[in-house]
Amino acid sequence: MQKIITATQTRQADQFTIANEPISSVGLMERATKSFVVKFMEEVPAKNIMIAVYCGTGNNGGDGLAIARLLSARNYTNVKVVILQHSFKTSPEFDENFRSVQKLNLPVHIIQSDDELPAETSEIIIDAVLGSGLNKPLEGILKQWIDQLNALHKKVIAVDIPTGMFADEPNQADSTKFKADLVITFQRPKLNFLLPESALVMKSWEAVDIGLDEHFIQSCESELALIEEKDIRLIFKKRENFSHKGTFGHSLIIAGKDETMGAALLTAEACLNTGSGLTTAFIPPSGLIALNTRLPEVMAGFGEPGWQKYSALAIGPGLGTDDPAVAVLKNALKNFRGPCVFDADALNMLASDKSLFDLVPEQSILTPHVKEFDRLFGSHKNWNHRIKTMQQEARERELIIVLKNRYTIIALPTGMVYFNLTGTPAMASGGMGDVLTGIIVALLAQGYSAIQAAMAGVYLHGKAGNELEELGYSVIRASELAKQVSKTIFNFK
Ligand SMILES: NC(=O)C1=CN([C@@H]2O[C@H](COP(=O)(O)OP(=O)(O)OC[C@H]3O[C@@H](n4cnc5c(N)ncnc54)[C@H](O)[C@@H]3O)[C@@H](O)[C@H]2O)[C@@H](O)CC1
Ligand SMILES: [K+]
Repeated sequence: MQKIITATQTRQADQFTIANEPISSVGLMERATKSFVVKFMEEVPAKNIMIAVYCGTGNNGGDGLAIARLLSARNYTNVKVVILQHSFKTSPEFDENFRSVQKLNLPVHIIQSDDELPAETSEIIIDAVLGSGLNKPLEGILKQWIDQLNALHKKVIAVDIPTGMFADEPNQADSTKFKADLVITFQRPKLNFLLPESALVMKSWEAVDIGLDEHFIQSCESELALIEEKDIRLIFKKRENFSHKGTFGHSLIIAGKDETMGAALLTAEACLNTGSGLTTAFIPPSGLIALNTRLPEVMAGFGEPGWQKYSALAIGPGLGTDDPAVAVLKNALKNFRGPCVFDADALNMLASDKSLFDLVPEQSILTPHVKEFDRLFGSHKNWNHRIKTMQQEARERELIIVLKNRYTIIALPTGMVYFNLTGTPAMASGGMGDVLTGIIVALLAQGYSAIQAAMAGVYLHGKAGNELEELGYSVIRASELAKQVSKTIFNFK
């Protein structure tokens, strides 16, 4: 688990590292920019390409100057520096790197507030204008320059954070930000990189280690964290010799209608492949042939389930929200005593009847996508706001809320909020949520706690997608993912 820290805490981590390592501030900048350059060289291997490094006059600008010098030392032959002198205040680290650059043969253009921006012929722009020191949206000449640079549609690689973007405070949608193809960021991704609004500013990010004190970072007060592979490895138990189907629980899936039987099949298939000992699916009678043909391992159920024989319940995929579906949900809430996952239409029914929502047992897992989330908890003006709500609701209701997205967010009853980084845009296709529900219920049935099942389930789901993408899938079908998950678990152990 890696804590996500704010811009202010990052500054404190810089200061702590400088004082305690010890290392000078400019030494830390040198280390950060060396890490940047290693990643940059992987991204842009052609040494004769024209590169313009746009620098501000604070420490982000200081980074830019050091990067220009380091690239030149690594035989990039067409590097120039453009200093946007929107203010006359310079930081000592900027000044020191400016002196070093002046000793080299690098072209340096200084643009002052009343100057026109010169024509730009470089193919690559490095954005080192402003970083985490941003304290207000861009305005005046700086905004005008960045708007002009955006209009050139060059390949832009940003240092630490795109100029004009706040790291953790909500960003105004219409404020100017320097659009980046890639952000090479220091030590940790910033909270806002993990939220969908960032797509308006940046296409991708990579975090590089700059050797900030990890003990200090992990001791920062933060309720936000990234899930790491090692956290998930700790969760998984090996299948023991002499274990049998009874050891791995019995999953109950209540899903599907005549026209959405596929949702039930996908949930059940993922459940099987995640290792549920037995799986029973309560489905509409019209789905029986499909179930028996496609998934002979799954038992079908109709009418009233004998609740006590099941170890875990998943309810909702393709279930509909009509009166019979509401009756089924009420029945489950009244009678089932084991761990539950509520998904899709189950969530929609909970959203339309809050008295039902109040019956959801503590430690249940809810797996909404953003629309279902807003139906449950009201509309939100931005994702930062949504995270606050999920944190509060998870705490008050003692639920595990899994908000599905490119980086799925998991809020726990403890108030901690985890971001999962596995997964790929190739997974953005119908039925993926049903598969996640199947994976999670199978983990619950096998005796993993709700928190473990949610975290490991989300991680595995994304990891299965990454594995398929590596095999050459440009789009991943949910049924392929449901098949892959058994291999993902194998690869994981
Ligand atoms: N030793 C260190 O402190 C290190 C700093 N690092 C770099 O330092 C950056 C932060 O540097 P700074 O704190 O100097 O800040 P920036 O370089 O991001 O910004 C410089 C100054 O611009 C001004 N400013 C803020 N918003 C503005 C706006 N909208 N319009 C005009 N001016 C504005 C502020 O006075 C701010 O301090 C990080 O993003 C990172 O790139 C890294 O080199 C790691 C080491
Ligand atoms: K920047």
